[in-house]
Amino acid sequence: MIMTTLMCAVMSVVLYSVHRSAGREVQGLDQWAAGLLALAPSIWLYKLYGILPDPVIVPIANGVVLWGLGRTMLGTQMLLGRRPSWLLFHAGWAGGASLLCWFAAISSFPLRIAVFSVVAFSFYAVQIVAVLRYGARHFSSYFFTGLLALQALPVLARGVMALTADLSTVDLQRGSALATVYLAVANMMSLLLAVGFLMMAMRRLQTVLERRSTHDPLTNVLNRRGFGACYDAQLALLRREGRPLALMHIDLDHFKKINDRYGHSTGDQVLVHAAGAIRYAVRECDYVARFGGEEFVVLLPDSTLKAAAGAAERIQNMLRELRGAHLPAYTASIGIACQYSSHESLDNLLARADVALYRAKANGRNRVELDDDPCSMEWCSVA
Ligand SMILES: Nc1nc2c(ncn2[C@@H]2O[C@H](COP(=O)(O)OP(=O)(O)OP(=O)(O)O)[C@@H](O)[C@H]2O)c(=O)[nH]1
Repeated sequence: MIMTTLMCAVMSVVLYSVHRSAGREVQGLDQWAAGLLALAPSIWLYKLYGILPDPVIVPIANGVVLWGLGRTMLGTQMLLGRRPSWLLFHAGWAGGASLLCWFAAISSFPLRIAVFSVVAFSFYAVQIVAVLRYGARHFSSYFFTGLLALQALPVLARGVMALTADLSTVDLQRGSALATVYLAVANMMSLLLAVGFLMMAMRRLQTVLERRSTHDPLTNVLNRRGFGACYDAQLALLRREGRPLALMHIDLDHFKKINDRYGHSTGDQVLVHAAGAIRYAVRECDYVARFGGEEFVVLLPDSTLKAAAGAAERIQNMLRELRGAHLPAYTASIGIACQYSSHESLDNLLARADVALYRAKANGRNRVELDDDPCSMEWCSVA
């Protein structure tokens, strides 16, 4: 018992410390820390059975345990980005404690066990379903789900047996086989489940950091680094299969005026809108990136200049059509270049698209210009 209390307390401190350092990126750690903090001393409350009257100690001891288990359920839901089931939590621990008080008063031991088991099992079951549906396909999720199932099954078995079997098998004071397994699993799981949850949280943090290093935080499209990795993968395909790559350089027109006239925050909203409209206008296999300021770049695998010009016109239409009444009107100039040779570098391709873009700006903006360099032509050799 001392070990279980200590393990719960230590893991509570560990999870709370990780919560403080991970910040908003990883949710639910504080809920788990609170849950474990409640569970740590809760087992000592069972020592008061027989000392305090049952209608007093039964709802207090079990209510604290259910409160702790409920908090861990909320924590798991939050980690997975789901809305926490506050209603189930309050109904579970408060409703459960009230029923336990009543069943203790009328001395119905089987119903006491059944109520506790149903509430505790539902807290575990909600987590299992949530992790299986929304968790990452990763070892940490399977490990955590397995532990939850291992914890939930004896709880369910005890609840069912309380209503169907001899009471001596479910009474934890009497040392039956079920009671021994139940207590052993419960003691071990207090540590293992917390470790499993921590593993899932670490995995989540890793995913968030990886995404942050490859995506633009404002518009959520790729940043220069993320785009570079996608370009490298497509260049390998060009080398192997000879499929051309088209690249669009998109620059919003007179963006400085939008900032100056409507403010920086409206400017930001325009950037978010532009990214969404570009994303919407191109194929799912195309890569959209923000290269800083009001400049976007789109890589279109397996596309010629002509195909990319069609996509560019779609983008310009989307910028017009998708704009809500809350945003000022704006346009974009687009330069397009195409790559047929795997010997060319990304910088060179970008420079050619840039030349076309500056021609679009010079020719009056809000237009699409194609690169006229021979490298953009189909007869340029694939090495
Ligand atoms: N709101 C907002 N503005 C930004 C951001 N990054 C850069 N800018 C602004 O974008 C503007 C870019 O202005 P310019 O490079 O002069 O280009 P422009 O006004 O679009 O003119 P043309 O490209 O010639 O049509 C500058 O005022 C920058 O301050 C950002 O993240 N948010």
